[in-house]
Amino acid sequence: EKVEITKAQRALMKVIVDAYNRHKIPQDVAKKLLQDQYSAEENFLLLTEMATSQVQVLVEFTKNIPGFLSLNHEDQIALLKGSAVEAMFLRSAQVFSQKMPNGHTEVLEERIRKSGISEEFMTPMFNFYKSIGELHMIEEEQALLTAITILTPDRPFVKDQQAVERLQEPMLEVLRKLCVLQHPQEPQYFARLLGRLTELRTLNHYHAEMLTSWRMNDHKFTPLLCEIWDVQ
Ligand SMILES: CC(C)c1onc(-c2c(Cl)cccc2Cl)c1COc1ccc2cc(-c3cccc(C(=O)O)c3)sc2c1
Repeated sequence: EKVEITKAQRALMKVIVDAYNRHKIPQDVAKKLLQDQYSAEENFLLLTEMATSQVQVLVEFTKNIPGFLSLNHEDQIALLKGSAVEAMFLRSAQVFSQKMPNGHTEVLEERIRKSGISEEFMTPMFNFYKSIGELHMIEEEQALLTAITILTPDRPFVKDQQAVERLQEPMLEVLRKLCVLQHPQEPQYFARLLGRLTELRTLNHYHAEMLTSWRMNDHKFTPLLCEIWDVQ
């Protein structure tokens, strides 16, 4: 059937993409990845700084999602806490797949591989990065997928799931149409994108174990990360 994005849907997409492009890790923070200390401790500290900055960026992006600030306040917090790790996997995955111009990709992989994360988590993590890279998402798809991840109704402790569904559904519909228009030769593309969201949920479990093993080795996180990940 003739798929067409309505004016309202184009306006919604523009709000999300503009917010996504406006809120990014400051270049001076991202550039720190390129400095030349590569000890496990230094890598952990740098990744902690990146994650902390990324959470701040994520909160600002989320506040720009139409309707988010009208949700119940506890539910706003539950959605941010429940989606932070997944949104950060999406963001760091885009760094890998965009082959960041200033060599961030190589150094980011190097630092993640040498930051005290045990081998068993490396495989699923880098498989995810590869599977995102293979999608060659345009920025509209990346921005919508991040908003859809944040607006996942069945996060722990969300009380009014219907209110979150009412915000997520229009995003899913715009993304579905965008995929049909952007990838006419691949009718399954939208389904593949949603499959990544399922893969993201499995990474939540691995990440919880990564946090535990870091904490057992007395690694410290920033107050913001402690709050969003309920640690310490
Ligand atoms: C606390 C810390 C040790 C940690 O614990 N788990 C994870 C994690 C790891 Cl390993 C992998 C996936 C998810 C998480 Cl959450 C992390 C590090 O998380 C991050 C989070 C976001 C970003 C964005 C980056 C980035 C680089 C260049 C450019 C840009 C850019 O947006 O331009 C972004 S790096 C980076 C590192």
